[in-house]
Amino acid sequence: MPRLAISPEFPRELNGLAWPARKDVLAAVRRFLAGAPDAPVPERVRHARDRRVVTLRLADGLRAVALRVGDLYWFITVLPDEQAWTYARRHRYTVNSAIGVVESWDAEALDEIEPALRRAAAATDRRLLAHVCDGDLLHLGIDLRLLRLVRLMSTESHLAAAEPLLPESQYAPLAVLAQGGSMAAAWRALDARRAVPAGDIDPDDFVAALARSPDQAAFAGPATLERILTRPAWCTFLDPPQHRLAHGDGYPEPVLVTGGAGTGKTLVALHRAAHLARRAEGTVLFVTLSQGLAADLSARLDLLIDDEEARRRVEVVNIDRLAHRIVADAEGRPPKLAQPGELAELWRQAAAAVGCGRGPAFLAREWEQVVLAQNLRGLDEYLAAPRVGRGVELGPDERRTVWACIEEFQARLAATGRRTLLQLAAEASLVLGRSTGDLLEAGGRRREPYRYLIVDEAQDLHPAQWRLLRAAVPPGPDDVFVVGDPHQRMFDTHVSLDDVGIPARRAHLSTCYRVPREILTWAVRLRGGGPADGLVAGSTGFDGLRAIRGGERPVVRGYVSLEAELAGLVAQVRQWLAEGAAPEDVAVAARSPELVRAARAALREAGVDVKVTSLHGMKGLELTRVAVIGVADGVVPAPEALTPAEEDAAARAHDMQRERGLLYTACTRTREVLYVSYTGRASPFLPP
Ligand SMILES: Nc1ncnc2c1ncn2[C@@H]1O[C@H](COP(=O)(O)OP(=O)(O)OP(=O)(O)O)[C@@H](O)[C@H]1O
Repeated sequence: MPRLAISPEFPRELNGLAWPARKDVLAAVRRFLAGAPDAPVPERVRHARDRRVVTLRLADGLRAVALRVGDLYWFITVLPDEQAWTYARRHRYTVNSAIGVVESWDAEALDEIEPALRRAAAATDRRLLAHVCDGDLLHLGIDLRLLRLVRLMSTESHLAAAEPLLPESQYAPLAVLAQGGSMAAAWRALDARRAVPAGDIDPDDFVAALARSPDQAAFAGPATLERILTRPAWCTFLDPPQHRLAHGDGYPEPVLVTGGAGTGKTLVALHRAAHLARRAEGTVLFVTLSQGLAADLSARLDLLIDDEEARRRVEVVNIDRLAHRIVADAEGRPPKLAQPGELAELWRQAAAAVGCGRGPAFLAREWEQVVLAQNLRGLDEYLAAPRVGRGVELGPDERRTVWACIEEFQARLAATGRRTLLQLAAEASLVLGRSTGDLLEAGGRRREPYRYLIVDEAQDLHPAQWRLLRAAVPPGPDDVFVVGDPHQRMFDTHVSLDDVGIPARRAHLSTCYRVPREILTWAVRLRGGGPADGLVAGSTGFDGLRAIRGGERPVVRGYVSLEAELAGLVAQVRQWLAEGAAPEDVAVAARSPELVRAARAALREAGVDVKVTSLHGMKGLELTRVAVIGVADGVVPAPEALTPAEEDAAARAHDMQRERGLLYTACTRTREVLYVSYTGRASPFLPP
């Protein structure tokens, strides 16, 4: 019986087929794997670039292209007959001699660019990689045939033009050298393309190379074939850096994965959870920001983990619910939560009672970002504490007054019998501190202690919440795995993990799989405003963020009135739906609740039913078409969300960054199209 490996392209093409054809293809692949008498038969390809390539008729007018190596067949794609034969003729497959991964080449396309390169080379003596000898390039695994072309290249643009035709393991080190990088840097770029340790490399052992390339080949048996072919590709294939992070074993310290929008951070966190759950060594606590995000993660874990017992080992919860539950369990009844409006009034009363001249917003921030953030327990601790991120100096006398005000506020709040979510987090970590990881389930039964912690959307967690999470999982290898993007911060936390007792080893993802290049570049300019702080000590830049796909540029429209802007929105959404977009693939977002309501009403009146939400509500979504309306001066940034500069200039600067992050997050939810509109003057955040 043949052995079978599947490339990610195969299920992608398969899922694009209409149902009867898809069913026939699935049945044919099953027959092939089972060695059935009526199984499809491999057919040789005349004039193939790679003599191991075969095609197999899988359904009426549809063929697989596969590579045969001994008894192993690597199913690469499935295409209509003619296209399959062409594809089979023009591709060849090699093993990278330096890191042993599989490389796919459109050999014919590469041949086609050679004459143009020769002509360009004849016109100049300049050579792109003149400073690197052949030996070094071959040592880096550069393919001999590609080397010939590289020697014809005179500018970086030649290499850039060839990029879509090159395996990433070839292009990445060449790009580093072309930009003047060192051999060591080129090696690092190459090494990042390894998903698993290489061991000894035999370039003729293609099966071993496939095993080293889990991003390109999934080995299928009778039990796994169905899942590989019918589940979404993200359930099976990760790119090498993602794979390494998700499947690493024995991390001696916590791991923090940062990365721009759409770089697969959540995906890596999901696979990490699955990996840890399959170890059967204890429960995985998977924490995210909101109930909606938790529900989405849970549904995706259901798809990812087949084994029910392993699935049960992952508990997904949003941070507030976790804190609430721990306190409720400890106290025997659910705690009551304070409402934002009543808090502002309590601050006013407390300030009046102690004669403090500061406003409610200032005091609330001081309490949350200095006192609760550092878990300060008394005046002496407060007097000695750094006030990171606070722009207004407070002398010792004023600190005493502010502290008195905070105590007064806490007393008044306690008298109402209510608490804030951050207070619950702080109390929950005290509860856990008394019994590390030993949580009670509703009903008082002992809950299994958590063994591992995974955190998504980590940029928005407060130090009090981090302390709770740290207390929930005993320190040990692989204990904490955190993913987040400081540029997408929506709330007021800018804490580094070091500061909350989670010193983490950092990894970074930089390939964006969601957002087309044109929109990503625009959104990065919009986010602008310099690097973002939080999660890591210092700040984070965009660090090589690049999109794998090109697409349409964002559409930005200005209108003279809100009525015209809403009419423009309705026309745009109607057009998308008429073009065939599914309503669930479209979302409309705005910064202010009034605009959200107005857009909802306008669309409803026009009989259009698509999601309309706040910018915050866009977190975690992924759509093909996104409209962000009301991106006008005076609306974004939202004036009421900005600390007055005269009150605290540093806090205002942070507010501005957060508002940019919010808009950036909403604009990067799209896989295809982005429409942005405003009335009057554009928001200062919009790139010119
Ligand atoms: N290696 C990959 N190959 C193909 N698609 C991928 C890969 N990695 C991620 N994706 C896809 O890219 C999209 C974004 O992934 P994901 O949501 O995990 O990114 P993220 O970094 O968490 O995004 P954000 O921070 O913007 O919320 C998803 O559709 C995911 O399936």
